[in-house]
Amino acid sequence: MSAPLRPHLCVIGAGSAGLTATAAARAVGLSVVLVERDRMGGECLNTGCVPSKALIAAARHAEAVRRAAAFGVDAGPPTVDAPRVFAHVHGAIATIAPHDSAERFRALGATVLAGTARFLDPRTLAVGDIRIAPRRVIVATGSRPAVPDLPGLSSVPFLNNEDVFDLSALPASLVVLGGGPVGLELAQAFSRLGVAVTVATSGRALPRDDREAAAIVAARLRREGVDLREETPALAVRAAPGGVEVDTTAGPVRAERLLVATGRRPAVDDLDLAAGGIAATADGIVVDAALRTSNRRVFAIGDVVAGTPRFTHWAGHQAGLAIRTILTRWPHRENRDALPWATYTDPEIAHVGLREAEARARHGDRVRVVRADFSGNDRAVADGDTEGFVRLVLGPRGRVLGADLVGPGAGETAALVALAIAGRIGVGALAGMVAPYPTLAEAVRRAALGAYAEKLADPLVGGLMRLLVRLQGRG
Ligand SMILES: Cc1cc2nc3c(=O)[nH]c(=O)nc-3n(C[C@H](O)[C@H](O)[C@H](O)COP(=O)(O)OP(=O)(O)OC[C@H]3O[C@@H](n4cnc5c(N)ncnc54)[C@H](O)[C@@H]3O)c2cc1C
Ligand SMILES: NC(=O)c1ccc[n+]([C@@H]2O[C@H](COP(=O)([O-])OP(=O)(O)OC[C@H]3O[C@@H](n4cnc5c(N)ncnc54)[C@H](O)[C@@H]3O)[C@@H](O)[C@H]2O)c1
Repeated sequence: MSAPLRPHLCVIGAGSAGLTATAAARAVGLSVVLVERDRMGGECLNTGCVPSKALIAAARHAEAVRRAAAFGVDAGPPTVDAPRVFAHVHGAIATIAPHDSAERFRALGATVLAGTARFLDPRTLAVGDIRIAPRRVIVATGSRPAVPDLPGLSSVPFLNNEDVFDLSALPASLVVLGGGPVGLELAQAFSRLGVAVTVATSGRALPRDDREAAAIVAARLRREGVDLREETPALAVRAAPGGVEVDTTAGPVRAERLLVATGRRPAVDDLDLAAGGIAATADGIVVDAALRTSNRRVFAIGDVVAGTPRFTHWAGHQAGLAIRTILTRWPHRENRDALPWATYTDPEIAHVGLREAEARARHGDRVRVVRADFSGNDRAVADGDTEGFVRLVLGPRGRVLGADLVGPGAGETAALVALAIAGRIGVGALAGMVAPYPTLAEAVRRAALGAYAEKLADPLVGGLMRLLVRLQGRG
């Protein structure tokens, strides 16, 4: 057996977390061995963000054709050619793939190994018969779709995010288990592409999002024809003529295909965490605020971390923190106060930072909430898409602490609020911002102006304003 590789850093997993960590480590000159057992790019590129957003884009075009008559453009009902839809999806993956490829990372100076990494002991890893004895390890092995413990599920074929984008034809009907981001993004996309879709979800739709905002998304899906059944857990599954039947608390649902989107489980099975001295729960690897595991040489980042927000941008952010901690030996701690996320249904729904209740727990009655509806946004009116709102949570001295957004472009607009929170920008700067007209992002400015409307209602400020007007004189 040859001598072990002895890099500064071994990164396990070449998804969003592992690739960002590798690129950052190489940028500062650390030697890196990157190990990937499957496809470079991981979930986001191959079975997550990219294919889902490409499918959503195809579905948006189908819906635009349906809505065109409202704008005086007659196009007739859309005809969907499934192979070309999926060709678009795979074209998007192929276009981005070189950026995540082994070739690119070798060119950056990393050693890229194809294989499954596992711990032999707290300081040594094996990939096949290659031994690695790095100074530090980053575990970035991500997550896999959770399979719910449902009677009958193991005896029927079902789809999840790992194979749904490989379909070559669209089913006539689809039942989706789970009303989280995966379930609802895909339910609306398939429905718009002409599939009869039923969603059964055990709680309310989009349970991590603001209740009022999520209800707007749920109502839109229903209006478009999705049979969305909230508070409806699946109880059992069985094969039925032409497909599957799912027993739910609201009765049976039959469809040609079944898509399971009931959450995630950490991908740790092959790592032998016990040999590495790394503690984990059923939800993932346990880390401290600086993303260090119970083995101080080993960090964990991305979806594999217990209790983490499971998003590509957060995986990338954690990667940067871990590399800074490794390089400086000073803990760079995770702070979720400016964390944004968006779900790309139509309307989009997004959240940034603190919720009102969290803000009140920290700042009491110095917290204010201001809001603007897209019905008052000229661009939304021109686009014929006025449902939704921007709601800002403001703290002491008008600091922006959080936001919920639902409506056209909510995901893009959320970035503006994320910048305000991260940059500790106050509501005054947002209200004073000159935003191009007419844009959807103007809704943020309008919401911010709400803080001043409240001030004008104050008798003292109102009295001062009346005095200033009187001092203008007459004529
Ligand atoms: C349908 C869908 C849509 C999504 N859309 C969005 C979105 O729009 N925006 C967003 O922010 N997030 C989205 N997400 C979430 C996002 O995909 C994940 O948060 C992100 O990909 C996590 O990255 P990661 O690097 O932690 O894990 P992964 O991307 O899963 O990468 C882990 C890698 O590790 C490899 N690996 C595992 N074990 C080993 C081992 N022992 N040895 C070697 N390699 C190993 C795996 O093969 C994999 O390639 C979506 C998820 C899904 C399912
Ligand atoms: N736009 C985005 O950023 C985006 C998109 C997709 C996924 N993601 C990430 O991927 C992760 C996984 O998403 P997800 O939607 O699979 O999981 P999730 O945990 O967010 O939602 C799963 C849903 O399934 C329901 N459920 C669980 N068991 C059920 C059962 N037996 N019958 C019916 N319903 C059941 C739950 O009530 C829940 O609403 C999330 O953490 C999310 O952050 C992000």
